[in-house]
Amino acid sequence: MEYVSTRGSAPALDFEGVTLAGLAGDGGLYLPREWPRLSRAEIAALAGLPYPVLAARIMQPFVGGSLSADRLLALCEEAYGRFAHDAVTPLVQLDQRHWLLELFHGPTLAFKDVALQLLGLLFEEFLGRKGGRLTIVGATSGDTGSAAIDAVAGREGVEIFMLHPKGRVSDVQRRQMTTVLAPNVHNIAIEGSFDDAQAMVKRMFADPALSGRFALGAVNSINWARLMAQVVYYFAAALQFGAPGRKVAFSVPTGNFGDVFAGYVAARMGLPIERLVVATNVNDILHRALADGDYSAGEVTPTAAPSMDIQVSSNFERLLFDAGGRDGAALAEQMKGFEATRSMRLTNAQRQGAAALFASARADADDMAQAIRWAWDRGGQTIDPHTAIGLHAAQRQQDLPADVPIVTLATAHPAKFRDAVERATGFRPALPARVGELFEREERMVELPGEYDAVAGHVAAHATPR
Ligand SMILES: Cc1ncc(COP(=O)(O)O)c(C=O)c1O
Ligand SMILES: N[C@@H](CCOP(=O)(O)O)C(=O)O
Repeated sequence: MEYVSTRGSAPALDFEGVTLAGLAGDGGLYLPREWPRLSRAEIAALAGLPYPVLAARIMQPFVGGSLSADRLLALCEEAYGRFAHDAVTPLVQLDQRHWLLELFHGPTLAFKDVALQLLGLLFEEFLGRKGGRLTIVGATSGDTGSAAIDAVAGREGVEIFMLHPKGRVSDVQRRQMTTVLAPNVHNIAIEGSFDDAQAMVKRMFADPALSGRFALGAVNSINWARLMAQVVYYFAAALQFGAPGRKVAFSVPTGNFGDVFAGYVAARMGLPIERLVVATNVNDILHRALADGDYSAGEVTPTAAPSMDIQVSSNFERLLFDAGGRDGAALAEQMKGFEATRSMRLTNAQRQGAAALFASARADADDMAQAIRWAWDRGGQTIDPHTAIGLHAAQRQQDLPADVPIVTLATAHPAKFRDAVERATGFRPALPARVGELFEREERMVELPGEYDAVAGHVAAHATPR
C-alpha cells in the first residue's frame, strides 16, 4: 500500500513510513493512493469475529508489507487486551432507534485509546527494526494527550512533548497527563486555544531547526495510523446490525474531523453506511462548511465539551482532497489561502462529494444538557457532554428511513466531565478504578506563553537529537 500527500508534492511512502512521518513534508496529510474495497461477501464473513481479529483483518490492506498478518494480529491482541470490556467497543441501546457505541473502555477513558494503544506498539515495532528514536510533538484539547502519554510513557526510543491549552481541559483530563512522571513525558500548558497548540505543532514539522535535529513524530490524527485503527469500530458496530444486509447511520461528536473521517473510510471500503452526521458544539466551522460551503474559522469559544473546542479541523483537508477529486496541487493552493486568511469556500465538487454521505448539526449548551438528561431519563444512562452533542445531532435526523438505526459514538467516559454531568442530572459519575488515585498524585508540567519561539525553544532544549 502506497500513501500520497493531500498537497501532492511530498514523496509517496509505505505504511511504516507514514506512521513514523506523521505529517507530510509539503504540509499535507497522507492518504492511501487507492481505497481497498471489500465485497459484500467479504464483509458478511467478518460477522462475529473477536475485536482484535476483526481489527487485524480490516487494517491488513492498509498495513501492506510493513507487518505480517500474524504480527499485526499479535499487536492488536496486545492493544485491545488492555480494554475493560470484552467487546472492546460495545453497543448500548437507548430506544427503538438510538444506540450508543461506547468507545471509552480503554485505559484513559476516551475513544483515543482505540488507536493510540496500537500506535504506541507500532512505534516500538518500527523503531526496534530501524534502531532510531522518535520525538513526538502533539497538541491536545484533553483526550489525545492522556491517551498518547499512556501509550508511550516509559517506552524505549520515544519521548513525547504534549501541548495543551492552559485552563481549557477538565481537571481529570489534565491530571491524566500531568501525573505521569516518566522521564520521557513532557507536558506543556500554553496560553491560548487548542488551535494555537495545533498550529505550533504543524510549524515544528516545517521548522528545520527542529526537524533537522530531531526525528519528529505525530500522535494526533494527522497521523494516518490513528484514523486507520478507528475505521474498525464502524465495521464492528455495523456488523452487529446485519451489515452488509442492513444500513446504519452514525452520529459523531466532531472536532478535528478524525473520528468521522474514519467512518468515511469505512464507507469507501464498501461498508453500507446510510449517513454520517457531523455533530459540533458552538465551535461550528464544520457545520457551516457542510451546510453552506463556508469554511471560516472564528475565535474558539470554551465550552463544557472542551475536546471539541476546535475551529481549524485538520482532517477536513483529507475529505476535501478525496471527495473533491484528489487534485493535490489545487488543494495546496486552497489551503495556502486558508492559512493566510483563515477562511475559504468549498468548491462545488467538494460540496457535492461531501453531501453524498455527510449531514451536520450544531448543539449549544442547552441542547447538550437536554441530551444528557434525555439519556439519564432512559434508565439512568450517563453520557458525557461530547457524546450528548452527538446524541442531539442524532435526534435531528428525522428524515432517515425508519429501518435505519442511528448510532451515536460515545467518545468519552462521563466521569471525565463529571461536573457537567452532575449539573445536568444531579448525579456525579465516579471515576473507574483503572485510572487510580488521580487526585492524590503529584503533577508535573511547564507553563509557557502561546508563542512559537518559546515552545519550540523548550522542545529543542529538552529533546534528544536523532
Ligand atoms: C471526547 C471527544 N469527543 C469528540 C472529539 C472529536 O473527535 P475528532 O477530533 O476526531 O473529530 C474529541 C477529540 O478529538 C474528544 O476527545
Ligand atoms: N479532541 C482532541 C484534539 C486533538 O485531536 P486529534 O484527534 O487530532 O488528536 C483531544 O482531545 O486532544
